[in-house]
Amino acid sequence: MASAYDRVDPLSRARALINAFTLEEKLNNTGSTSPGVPRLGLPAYTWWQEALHGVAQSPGVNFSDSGEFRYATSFPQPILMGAAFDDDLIKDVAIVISTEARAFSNADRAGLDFWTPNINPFKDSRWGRGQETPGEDPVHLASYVHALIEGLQGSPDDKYKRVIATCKHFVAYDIENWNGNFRYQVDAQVSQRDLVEYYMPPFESCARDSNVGAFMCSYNALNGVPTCADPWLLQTVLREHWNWTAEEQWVTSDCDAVQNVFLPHEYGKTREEAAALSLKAGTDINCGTYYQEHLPAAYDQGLINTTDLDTALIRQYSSLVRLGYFDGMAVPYRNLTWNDVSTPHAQQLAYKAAVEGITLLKNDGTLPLKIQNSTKIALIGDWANATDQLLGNYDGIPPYYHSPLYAAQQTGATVNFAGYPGGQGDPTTDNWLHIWEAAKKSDVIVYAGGIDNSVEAEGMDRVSIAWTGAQLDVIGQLATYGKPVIVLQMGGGQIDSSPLVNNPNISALIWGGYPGQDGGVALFDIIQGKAAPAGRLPTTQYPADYISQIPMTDMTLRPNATTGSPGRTYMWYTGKPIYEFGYGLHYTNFTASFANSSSFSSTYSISDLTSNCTESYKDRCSFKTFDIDVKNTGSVTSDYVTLGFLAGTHGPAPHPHKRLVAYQRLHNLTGGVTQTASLNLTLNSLARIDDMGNKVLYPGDYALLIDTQPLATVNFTLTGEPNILDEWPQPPAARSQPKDYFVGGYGSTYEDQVPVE
Ligand SMILES: O=[N+]([O-])c1ccc(O[C@@H]2O[C@@H](CO)[C@H](O)[C@H]2O)cc1
Repeated sequence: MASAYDRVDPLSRARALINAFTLEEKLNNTGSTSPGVPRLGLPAYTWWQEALHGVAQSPGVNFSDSGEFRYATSFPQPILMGAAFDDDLIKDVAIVISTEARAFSNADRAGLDFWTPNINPFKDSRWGRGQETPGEDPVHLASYVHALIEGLQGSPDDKYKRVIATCKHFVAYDIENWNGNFRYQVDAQVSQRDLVEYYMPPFESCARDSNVGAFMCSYNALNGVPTCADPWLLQTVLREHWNWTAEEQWVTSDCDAVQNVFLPHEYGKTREEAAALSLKAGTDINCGTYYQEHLPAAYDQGLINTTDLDTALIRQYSSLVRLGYFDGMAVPYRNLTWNDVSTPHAQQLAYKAAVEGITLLKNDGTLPLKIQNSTKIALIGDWANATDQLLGNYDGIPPYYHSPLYAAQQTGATVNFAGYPGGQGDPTTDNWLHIWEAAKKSDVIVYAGGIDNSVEAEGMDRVSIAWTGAQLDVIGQLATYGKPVIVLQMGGGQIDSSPLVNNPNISALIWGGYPGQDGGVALFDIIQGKAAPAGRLPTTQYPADYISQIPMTDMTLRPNATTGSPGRTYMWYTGKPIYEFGYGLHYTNFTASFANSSSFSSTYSISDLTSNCTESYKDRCSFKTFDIDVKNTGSVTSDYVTLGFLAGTHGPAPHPHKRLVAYQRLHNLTGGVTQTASLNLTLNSLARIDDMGNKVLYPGDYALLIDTQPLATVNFTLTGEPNILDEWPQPPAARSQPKDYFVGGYGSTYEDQVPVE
């Protein structure tokens, strides 16, 4: 444990630095590109680095064209790593990312803060950026992000942070462009209950429980107030309620989100006022140049003062002190070099992360497939020779792209390749003949398709969650040849695979997400049984017509007879999913039973549970650790993800079908062997959220279910009076500003919205 003396003193060092700035120098250093203060020897610093699944191309990261630092390890997209349900893996991945980031920084090729992770829950399959997130479940995201931040930043007690992570986009951001609703203009209408229950937990985990270094406010408004200009959100909730008060913790805006406070949100009568409102609300850095351009006039008009500037600047520069930016070789990470990038360990981990996430959805027994030198494989589809597609967005430059074609060729089999350039997965007219030809001369057919960044992307939500007709047509015909057909459903958002599920001539279906630099090898190792699949779907796979039943702008989760909403996520959806959240097949079978059931009680008293709790945040107190014996009853060695769901009638109706409360991935269970998973349930696991957003323990019936089709269940009851574990700070009653100083209303471009002079 570091003593107070050992720790750098970020506050006094940053304060001394900022005290030496002139007013102009302070105003100059408020954007994502800080010019520094040459007069003082303070160099320029770029705050904007990305590292979603590896050090990524972004304004502050500079890959070399040749020689050293021309690539970095590229892990799978978070949506696939989420499917691994393995927090230890996530921490290991994050350690590699922060190590490589430090090596880049030492070579003057990157800064030390990274604008990752994206942890807005992926609640609507159409969302173009859902691929950047670990999935739809808030408890899963909260747990995943805790592990990730530890790996990126190191322990909060460390003298120097490895790098700074940035939890984004705070909050309720999950639309790109749906029916003319642009991400820059959306005003998300969210009840306090839904906010605390669904949209906030990952951010609470970042701020309150993981000590993350930075936050990013989002483009959207929340209940009338743009998030970057919302003091309730950035001060009352983030800094006060979650005690995110270390001097070195700062908030950046999303890029040009402060400009969006003015237009299209129309919050603030002038550009200067919008900038001033944002700074005073607690947005310390503006991504872009809007602060640098408009804060000087805001200062002249008395809308901000030097204390406002100092607060933001001290936060920024304290964070650089905590990173050891000013401490030369005293910082241990300074020794990291190009030799620490893309090491054998990092490459192996990228492969492992892909294997762990890949999810088997259908298998008639064809898999695992015995591939021999004499085997002839037809490899078809626009993902068959995927390179860039493997990475998804926010990518860097990987050391290699191991496509499915590359991997198939490594097996020694004859590969009859009929791929074609990526797109929407539609085979073009020119491809038909060689598709049929490749298939006819092969023993087994592998089709690699689905979706990619041409239809799901930043700025682009999907307009369909069905497979394209052309792909279904190809696969349908391939299935008539009497040969095994294995379909790889690629991409981040789920697509309705029911035509493939229902076709008995389709042997197997595998979801592969965006599997990263070694994705093809991971897929083929699973196909041939060199690795066993144990990923679980991190999102619900809905039927294709789901999107006609609910607009993307509907932020509610519960089904609603008035609006016609069928409900969102596995917790509330009233229809029948094609594949449910948590679904995933194996090459073996498992049983599960509670190992410590003799320690269970059928009844627990709420007053006992709460009075024994000494944590400052009562929801953190442990309820009980449930040990689950998991036995591999088959013969194939396999991982197993132990998912614990809570169901039952406790708290306000309606009740969710069930909700994930804990999970643990067990590794390498050989046939006949039992391992024990430990699921630690806290009081937070038991709590429900009331209409005001309070976390409450309610009397009632509870059932802990192990796995989606439960392999084991335990029931218990809570008795006594409801108890508020965490009282939610209410937003001020009047949150909307008058908007009568604009004409033009919400247009599709900013230019047609004109302030009234
Ligand atoms: O102007 N640009 O080049 C530009 C690029 C990306 C961009 O998106 C935003 O920037 C990312 C910053 O981390 C946020 O996650 C995303 O919402 C916003 C603007």
